[in-house]
Formats: sequence, structure tokens, C-alpha cells
Amino acid sequence: MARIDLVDLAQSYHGNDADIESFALKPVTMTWRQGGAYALLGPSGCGKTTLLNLISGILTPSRGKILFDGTDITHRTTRERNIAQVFQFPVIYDTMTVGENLAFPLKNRGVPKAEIDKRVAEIARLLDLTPDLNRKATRLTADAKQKISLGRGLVRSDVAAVLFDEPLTVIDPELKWQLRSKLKALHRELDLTMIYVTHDQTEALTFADTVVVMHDGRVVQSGTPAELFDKPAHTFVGYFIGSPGMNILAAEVKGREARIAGHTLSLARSYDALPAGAKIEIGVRPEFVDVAEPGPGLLDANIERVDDLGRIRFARVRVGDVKFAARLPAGVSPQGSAIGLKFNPAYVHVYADSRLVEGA
Ligand SMILES: Nc1ncnc2c1ncn2[C@@H]1O[C@H](COP(=O)(O)OP(=O)(O)OP(=O)(O)O)[C@@H](O)[C@H]1O
Repeated sequence: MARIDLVDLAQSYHGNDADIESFALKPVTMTWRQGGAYALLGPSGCGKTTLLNLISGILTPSRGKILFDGTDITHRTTRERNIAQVFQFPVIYDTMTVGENLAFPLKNRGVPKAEIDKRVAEIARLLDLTPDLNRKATRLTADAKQKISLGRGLVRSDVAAVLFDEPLTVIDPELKWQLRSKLKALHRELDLTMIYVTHDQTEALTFADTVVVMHDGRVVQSGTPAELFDKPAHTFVGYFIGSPGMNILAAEVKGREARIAGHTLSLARSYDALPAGAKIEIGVRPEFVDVAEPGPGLLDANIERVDDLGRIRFARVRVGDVKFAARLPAGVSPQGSAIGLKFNPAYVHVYADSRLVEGA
């Protein structure tokens, strides 16, 4: 297990002198804590696999360096880095038994037999593979094979980190749910540094203690699921995480007030020094905008439709030309379309050129 430091790390597939905006990974400096459970989350093409391949050693960076426990390993091979990896599709040997497959990474490293037997038994127990240990892997389903791949990734206790690249893609939805919770439990038991790449927010939020969100080659926020939800550092995080995502509305902000579509909202903090010429927006999650009967002090709006998600309902509302989502509390049934909106000022954030501005 290791602490991993990325120092000004960047990757270009178009030569090292290319314009930085074209880099698949723009320069990033950050630390991954020893023993942490991380998810690397972002849409397709944002640079997740590139970052993972730099950490594993499949790629050599265009710029910057990588340290494991303070030692520069930027130019070491994957094997020398001592990393375990689990890929999207199963990597197992059909001719071997399940037990032999699990033992393989340990045998390969010359671990004594008694230790191998103990560790294989432990991993098989944790993944419910004990009854299958003596079966040949050849006739197993794709789900079962991927479970063995997970086991092979987790079987070594001396690795610097275990990297998972969308490991549940081929898994049936019901088993996916079980394995996701299982991986979280395994992390607690095995005390390994784990980095889990996914584009699926539910997978990221259920697995990780810390979610690293990427957008367009940049790490835009790294935080706990609650931090990403309550205080998105970038409008992309607000929009990408949550269902529906955060409302992002063009606004004029002065002091403790924001004006949207000719209406004034109160803010919890004061914003007197916003950068000149920046695009100013406010962001507020639908969960922190309540719909009520029209009344004094409330923002007048019209409901265009209601999305009923079972336990929770969201109204799609319009204020002038601006459209957004708001929570419809239990028991409130909108009579006609005219309503009042109540914003919780503590959760109304201000963004300049998409980045969060801390008020005073
Ligand atoms: N070998 C390569 N040569 C050229 N461009 C590449 C190469 N690998 C990735 N890219 C580009 O770099 C960018 C980041 O790709 P990357 O695979 O890291 O993203 P990702 O977030 O993992 O996406 P996905 O989930 O689709 O794999 C994309 O624009 C991609 O087209």
C-alpha cells in the first residue's frame, strides 16, 4: 500500500509541445491517501483511463512525476510499481481452476505455498467463491469470471494500489449492486488503496470515500460524496452529480444579492470582488429550492411539468425565460401552474467562469 502523489502530471497524445488545451490530461497535482477508497468519475473521453494508465505505468507522462510513498516511480514499469489491476473484461485462465486463478498473482511473485493457500481461502470467502475453488474456470458465466478477476486483483496484500477500470460493465444489474457493496466491504477488510474508474455516479458514490471528478482532461473536484453534493467546486460537478443535476442560472451578483430574470434572491455570503468580465452564474440544487403556494417574499414562477420519482417529486418551473427544477414537498399538490419558490440561501452558490467563488 502506498500514498500516491501526482506532481504537475500531464499527458498529451499529440506530442509534448502541443497546446495545453489539447492535452488528454491537463497538469494535475494531488495526493491519493494510503488505504483510501477513491472513485475517478467523469463522462466518456474526460481522461480517466489516461490518468489510471499513468499511475499504473502503462503510459509514461508527457510532463510531471508520480511518487509512491515519496519515491519517484515515473519511469518504472508496471511490474516494478507493484500495482494490481482489474479491467472491464475478465482476465482469467480457462484451463485453471478458480483456486489456481486466484493463486496465480501470488505464485508469480514467489509467495510461499502456505501463505498462498491462506490468502486464496480468505479472498474466496470474501467473494463467495469458496464452493467453486476446485472448478475449472472454463464453463463459468461472464459474471462469475469477472468475480474471479476481482479476486485476482485483490489477492495480493503487498501492492501499492489496486486499480479498477469500469470493472462492473459486464455484470448483470442485480449482481452489480451486490458486488458494489461487496467491494466497499472488501476495502474495509483488506486495507488496500483502491482507485475505481467509472462514468456512473451511483457506482462512484457507493464505493468511494473520496470521489475525484474529471471534466475535459481536468480534475475539477476531489471530495466526499457529501461535499460534491453540498458544495460543488465547479458547475460541471453540480450538473453531473445529482438527479436532476444542479440548476445553473445566469445571474447578476452584487454584495449579498443575486438577480435572475429580474428577481432578487438573498445570498448567505457577500460577493464584492467578483472577477471583472467573468461569466457569473448561481448554482442551486433542486433539493434546496422549495415549491409553495404563491406568497410574499417568494419568487413567482410557473410549473411546466412534474417529474415523479416515487419517493421524491421535482417540478420543472419557469421564471420569465429561465427554466429550472425545484423540489415539490410531500403533500403539496400544485393548484394550477402559478407557484412561489423559496431558495435556501445557504445552498445558493456563486460561480465565476464555472468555478466556485467563496463569499465573505
Ligand atoms: N492512444 C491514444 N491516442 C490518441 N488519443 C487518445 C488515446 N487514448 C485516449 N485518447 C484521447 O484522450 C482523451 C481521453 O481519453 P480517455 O480514454 O483517457 O478517457 P476516459 O475518460 O477514460 O473515457 P472512456 O470512459 O470512454 O474510456 C479522449 O479524447 C481520447 O480520444
